Amino acid sequence: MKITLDQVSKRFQQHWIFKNISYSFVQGNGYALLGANGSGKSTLLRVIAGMQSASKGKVLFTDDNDKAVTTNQIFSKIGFSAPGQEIVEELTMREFLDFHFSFKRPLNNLRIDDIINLTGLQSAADKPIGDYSSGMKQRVKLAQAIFSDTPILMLDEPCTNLDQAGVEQYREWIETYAANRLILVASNDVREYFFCREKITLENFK
Ligand SMILES: Nc1ncnc2c1ncn2[C@@H]1O[C@H](COP(=O)(O)OP(=O)(O)OP(=O)(O)O)[C@@H](O)[C@H]1O
Repeated sequence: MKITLDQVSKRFQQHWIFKNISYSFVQGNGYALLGANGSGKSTLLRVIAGMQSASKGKVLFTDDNDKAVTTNQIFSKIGFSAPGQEIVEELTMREFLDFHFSFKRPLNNLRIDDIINLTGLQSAADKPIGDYSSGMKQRVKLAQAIFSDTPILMLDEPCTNLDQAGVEQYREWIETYAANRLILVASNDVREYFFCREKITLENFK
């Protein structure tokens, strides 16, 4: 998989957030989207994922044979996690993961129980997510993204609300499960993008 940005720009009302980003993201590489608060990292991630439209320019997904991936197929190619992402709080983690993995195949044929064990939240697995702490919710958000069998992984501030053990777990998950994927991380924290060889600074596109 490859993602190509051609002059991608975004504005809200009259205010341009970023302008004319042209870039190619290729599978097997990690890319950090860096910049100050409000510089547009999360917005860029959402525009690339197709959750918001670009005001100008194009985002193109192509497969390994250089064929364009259609808009309908893109959802199944992306694992996505963001602090503001909605998760259904009335569901237990087990129900939420069952639901999520009815749309996306689990990585390495992991079973729901395996994924629950990986989060370390076994004792809370049958409690409603609404009762979880913010760090526990963040582990669930990361798990549904990282353990989806998708060539692309988009992580917005992946260590938000995580304690030291959670940050260490994130590092292990990336080292074990992220090889060969195309990873975009929107971040201001090197613990989140330690593995990214490429860095894109949003301030360069104002
Ligand atoms: N839906 C929206 N309507 C209007 N303005 C918006 C909207 N979403 C974001 N913005 C504005 O766009 C700018 C970029 O926001 P964004 O959340 O992408 O920044 P960020 O770099 O991810 O910030 P942070 O580091 O604080 O997470 C901000 O000025 C924000 O107020």
